[in-house]
Amino acid sequence: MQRIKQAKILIDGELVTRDVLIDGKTITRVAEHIESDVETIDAKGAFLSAGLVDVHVHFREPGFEYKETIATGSAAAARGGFTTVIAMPNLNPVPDTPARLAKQIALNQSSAAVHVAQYGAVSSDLTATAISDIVGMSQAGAAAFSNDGKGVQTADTMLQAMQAAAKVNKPLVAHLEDDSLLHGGVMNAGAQAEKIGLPGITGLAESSQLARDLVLAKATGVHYHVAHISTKASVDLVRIAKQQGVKVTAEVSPHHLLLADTAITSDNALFKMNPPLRSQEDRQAVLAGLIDGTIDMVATDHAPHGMVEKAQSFKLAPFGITGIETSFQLLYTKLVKTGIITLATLIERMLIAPVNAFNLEAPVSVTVGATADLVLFDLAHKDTISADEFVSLGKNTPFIGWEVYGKTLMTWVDGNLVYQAN
Ligand SMILES: NC(=O)N[C@@H](CC(=O)O)C(=O)O
Ligand SMILES: [Zn+2]
Ligand SMILES: [Zn+2]
Repeated sequence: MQRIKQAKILIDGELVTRDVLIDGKTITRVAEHIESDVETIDAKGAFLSAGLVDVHVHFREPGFEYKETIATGSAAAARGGFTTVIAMPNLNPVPDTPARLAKQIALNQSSAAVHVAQYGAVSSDLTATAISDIVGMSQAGAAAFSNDGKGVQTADTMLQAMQAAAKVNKPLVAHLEDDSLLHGGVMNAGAQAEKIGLPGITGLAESSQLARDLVLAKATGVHYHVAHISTKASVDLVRIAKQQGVKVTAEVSPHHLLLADTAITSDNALFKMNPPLRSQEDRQAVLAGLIDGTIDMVATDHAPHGMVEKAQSFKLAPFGITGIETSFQLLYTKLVKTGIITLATLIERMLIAPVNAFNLEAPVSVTVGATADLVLFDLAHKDTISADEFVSLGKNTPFIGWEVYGKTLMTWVDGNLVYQAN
């Protein structure tokens, strides 16, 4: 048994002070005062939430353990306040058969500090035109399906994948990128790319494939989920599709909410990711979409890489930045403290919406009977983001030096303390 004393928890959108009793892996009491002589943690008014949920992370094991492992990635998740994540399949080997998927799930389970659910690949090696055994992988425990890292290039592959995913009632998650429109681009096409002299990626590579997919999604009835949405045109398409009854959800990354291509002022690959940072107009549109609910949730797209790789020029470095240790602090500081959204809305977008959309077992509130997957945030504590403090092996973030509030003090998974700040 454990007691957390004097925590602030969200009830009906308001922060109220409560004591919380945990027995084993379950919350057994929530009340204004709980008398008890069990082991007690004094929260001193810090914010206690059910653990955050991230439906889009890259943990790199097996295949790229120098970038991240399941142990380091999941420890980073705990430090970021996340207790459930869904890991992408761009690994080596790619989990693209029921046997490989089952092996990956077992590896996640034996290595991770938090709950790690797993994506199965839509097609073999993320690039084949023939679809994988989606029904078999679903039976083997896949949470959802994606070829993240690569766009699905042909309508036929996407249509078959959607039909199979619809049959097993699991989300089909799309990384939108039409290869024929890329032309070797490395940052958003536009004035900033021209100024720096780097080849551009048009937003049409994303939105044109999205338009195709929304037509196919409507025809199949699949739950179609848009990964890392980045353009105004894409937000408009999702908004229209939702109005027409397409079963579509979308996620946006913290960096597409907070940064535009104008933040790239030199050839610094810490700002290189896919999709690229877009225009200020696009950034405003994804933020508006998150606020009005067109975009359902935030997902970090935590994409750790080695510093040697990311120290290369923009043209040579791999796409991707980390995010799981900084996302809550950044969004709390830049969106909640500034009054753009409420804390309750941020928790809706970083916990409740992902749990509901992906049909996860994770708890969504601090209530009696819920699993004790919990995080305690100090909303008043001011920090400066420093990569030295990351427990992730990935130090590749453009947010170094940003002043943020909302430090994670402690994280529990199934009632066990898995992270504690020093
Ligand atoms: N987002 C990225 O820029 N990179 C991701 C792949 C992906 O999410 O498309 C990675 O695996 O590094
Ligand atoms: Zn992607
Ligand atoms: Zn990704």
